[in-house]
Order: sequence, then C-alpha cells, then structure tokens
Amino acid sequence: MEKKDVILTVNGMDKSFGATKALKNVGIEIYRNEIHGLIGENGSGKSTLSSIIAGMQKCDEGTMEYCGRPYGPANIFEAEKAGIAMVGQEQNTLEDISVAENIFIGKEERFQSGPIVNSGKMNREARTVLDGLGLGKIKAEEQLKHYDFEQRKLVEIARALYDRPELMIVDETSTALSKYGREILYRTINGLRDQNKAVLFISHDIVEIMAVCDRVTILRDGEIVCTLPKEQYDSHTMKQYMVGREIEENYYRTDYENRLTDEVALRAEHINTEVLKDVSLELHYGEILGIGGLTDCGMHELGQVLFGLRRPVAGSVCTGDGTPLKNPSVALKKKIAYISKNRDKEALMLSSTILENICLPSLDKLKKGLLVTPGAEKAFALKYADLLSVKMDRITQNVMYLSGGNKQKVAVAKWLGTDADIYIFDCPTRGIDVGVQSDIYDLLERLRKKKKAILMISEELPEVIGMSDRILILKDGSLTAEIGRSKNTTENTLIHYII
Ligand SMILES: Nc1ncnc2c1ncn2[C@@H]1O[C@H](COP(=O)(O)OP(=O)(O)OP(=O)(O)O)[C@@H](O)[C@H]1O
Repeated sequence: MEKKDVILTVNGMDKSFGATKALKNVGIEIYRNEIHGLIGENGSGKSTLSSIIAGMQKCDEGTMEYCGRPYGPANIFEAEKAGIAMVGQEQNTLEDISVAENIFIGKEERFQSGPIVNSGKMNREARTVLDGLGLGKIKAEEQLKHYDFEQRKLVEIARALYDRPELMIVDETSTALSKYGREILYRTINGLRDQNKAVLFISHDIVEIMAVCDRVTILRDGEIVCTLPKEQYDSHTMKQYMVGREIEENYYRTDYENRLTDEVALRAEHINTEVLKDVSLELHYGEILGIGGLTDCGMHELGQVLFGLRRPVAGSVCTGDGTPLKNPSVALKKKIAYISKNRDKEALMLSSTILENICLPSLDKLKKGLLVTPGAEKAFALKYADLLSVKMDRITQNVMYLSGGNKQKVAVAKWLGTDADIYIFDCPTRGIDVGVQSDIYDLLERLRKKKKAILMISEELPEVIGMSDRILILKDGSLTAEIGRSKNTTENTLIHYII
C-alpha cells in the first residue's frame, strides 16, 4: 500500500470533565492531501478532540505529533502559529468590531506602526482575503453586527484561512451555512487538500461526510470505533457504528392525513420588515406548518416577528382570538414557545445550569403558593432532560459546558416543559445527531396529535417535506409557494420555488 504522509498523530489521548470521560485512549492519524471526517453522536467527544488539537484546551493524558515533531500547543495562538486553524461550531466572532478586526484578531501587530493600528491597511488586507473567498458583498470596515449568522461564519472561515494553515479543523459549520455558503466552504477545503494540506471535518450529516471526506473516523462515547476509507462508506453501517445499535432509516411522519383542525392559532397579515415583503400566513392547531427556503430568505426573521421579538415595519401578528403579539411577554402569556436558531445568544442562558434553563419559563407553573421548592424544580428539570436524553454529569451543570447538540436538546426541553399551545421552532434539529433527531421528530408528531400548533422553520428540505402538513416557501422575503402534504413532493418540487 502507498505510504501516506502523516501530518498529525494523536496517541492515547484521555480527557475528563469531572465524572465525564470525554475522550478515552483516542488515537488518530490525519494525512496530508486528505479531508478527514469525524462523526459521532452528540457528546461523543468530537469538539473536545478538535479543540485540544487547536490549542483551546489540554488533554489529561496522551501525546500528539505534528509534521514529525512532538506537538502540544499552550493556546490557540500557538496552534495557529504552527499552522493549525479551526472554525468552531458556535459564533466565535465579536459583533462590536469590524469584519477586518475580526479576521485579524490577535494579529493586529502586523498592521501597527508604533501604538497605532493602521486600519486602512488592515481593511485592504481583509478585502483581499474576502475577495479570495468570493465574499464580495461583505465589507471589511463594517461592524460585524450588521451581518447575519451565515456571513459571520464566512468571516470566521476567512480568519482561519488567512495564515494558510497546514491543517484546518471545521467543526460542525455547514449547518450554519446555506447552499451558497457551503459551496464556499467546500471550495476552500478542497483547495487546501489539493495544496497537500489537510482538513479535519466534523459534521452530523452523513451524506455530506460521504460526499466531502476521503476517510472518516467514528467516535462513540469518547472512543474511536473505526476509521473507514471512502471505498467502505455505507451510511447505514456508519450510523450503526455511531449509535451502537440498529436505527430506523425512516424517521419522518408516514401519514398523509389532513391537518387535525381548521382553528387558527396564529395569524400574520401583510408583514413587512427590511427583509420580509408582504408576508401573510395562518397557522392552525393540529398542524405542522413548514417554512422552507435559503437561509437568508427571511425565514429566521419571520420566526422572530411571530414571537414578538422583532417589530415589523408594517403588518400585524395576532393569536387566533385576536390578541396582538407585540412583544415576547404577550407571546408567553398566550402560551407560545420560540426556539431560536441562535442557540447560544437567544435560546439559552449559557452561564446558568441545565436546571435553571429548563425551569425558567415554567416557574409560574412550578409555584406552590408563592414558592418553588428545590425538589419540585429538580424533578421537573430531570423529567424534561430525560425526555430528550440530554447527556450530562448532573442537572446542576452549567449549560456552557455541554456539547453543541446537548445544548440544543436543553433549548428544546426548556420549552416543552412550558406546555405551550403554539411552538415556533427555528431549525429544531441543528447540530443534533441521528438518534436524537428522530426523537425530536417523534416529539413534533406527538405535539401535533395533541392538537398543538407548530411552525417549523428549516433549511433542511427532507425534514420540511417529511414532517409538514403544509409548506410555505420564502424567497427573497416573499412567499412564493404553498404546498400541501403529499407523497409526490420532492426536494426538486421545493427547489423550483426556492432559487
Ligand atoms: N468544559 C467542559 N466541562 C464539562 N463537560 C464538558 C466540557 N466540554 C465538554 N464536556 C462534556 O464532554 C463530552 C464530550 O463533549 P463534546 O463537545 O466533545 O462532544 P461532541 O461530540 O462535539 O458533541 P456535539 O455533536 O453535540 O457537538 C460531553 O458529555 C460534554 O458535556
């Protein structure tokens, strides 16, 4: 067999957080000239492994060798200096500084003369990097807060690429990107491979992993199960290796019945914002209304408007009984739940515990007289954490230390506990592994059968088709199609209206 040029070797790596053994005797070899996939269930250790390689934290045991030499970066800057860069799962940018300052964070001295940073020079250099990636629409001097989730991720990719890394780690980034953004990402990592560099690519999407990666390593409960070359890819087997048991292939709804009631739960009329153009819709009890489109079509903004988080320039939103939804407090009183796509900033209180996050919106319900007893709170939080199989040390653990997918489960659990009547889910399965994905679909189905109203915003077309009673497609802020539930709906049916 042809001898491979190994760029990074990890040997016998262990890492624990309290009682959680995140990595157990992990060994992995990454070659030059390859895109190496890393898959595993939520909490299996993917981010822990990649963040140790990227210098964000240290392992307890084990060694690494990089370009033939012992390697153990003290911090992220040392790793970057050695040629290892990472694009993380969450937002790792600062919104109150410019795009250029974000790209060159920690590298400002390159643009310094004396104590002054030459921002003109920095902006020009950032422009070159952005243009190199085809990001002509992003302005180097603009504050990052003026850009959306996807554009911020693309700025992170630009930052990671700037120093021409030898090894680039991409941790569950594609879910934040539209087709356009993903094409930029794939072009970038293919380019690195073709320059004899390497990429460690983490994703929950097995189809994507199979299409993008030359080899894939599967992690389960902190241990390596196996590494497969492309010739041995088989999605069913890979899923089984990930979860350690047989799993159903079809986890979407199988019925094609009509929606359960015609009673209106929410009504939006002629909504206009900077993005949305004259959007009107009705959501009924006993239905899942799917909203599909490209990430920047206005669908995430629509979710915020419906929950009262964002005021439209014109138009109105009210509940079926005519109550205007002007802000989130009214929405909460009317038993509306909203799970934002922006998990860390809007859906969770990161520095609070799992228990506090799950209980907060339900405190009124938990009160006995004027007080909430700790025992009642704990039982309540445990019940909902358990329902969604949150992988945790203890219920009083800080949410900030959970894996990305487990944070998502807490975000969902928090709203389930409220026993809301209307649910607005924005990308409910973002970053969630196949096992829990099917649990969430099950849950949506159970809510529907209980005649709750569910609005599901999603960038994943199979999910929109598989779960919705009706689908509304948004394109450039306008509704372009309404499609009823049918066996004949395919991704192509929707794409026709999306692009
Ligand atoms: N700083 C931390 N403190 C406590 N526990 C942690 C910390 N970081 C990770 N963990 C735990 O280690 C385990 C592995 O987490 P990790 O983030 O590596 O998983 P992952 O495979 O990347 O998951 P996901 O797919 O959900 O992103 C999880 O149980 C997680 O809760």
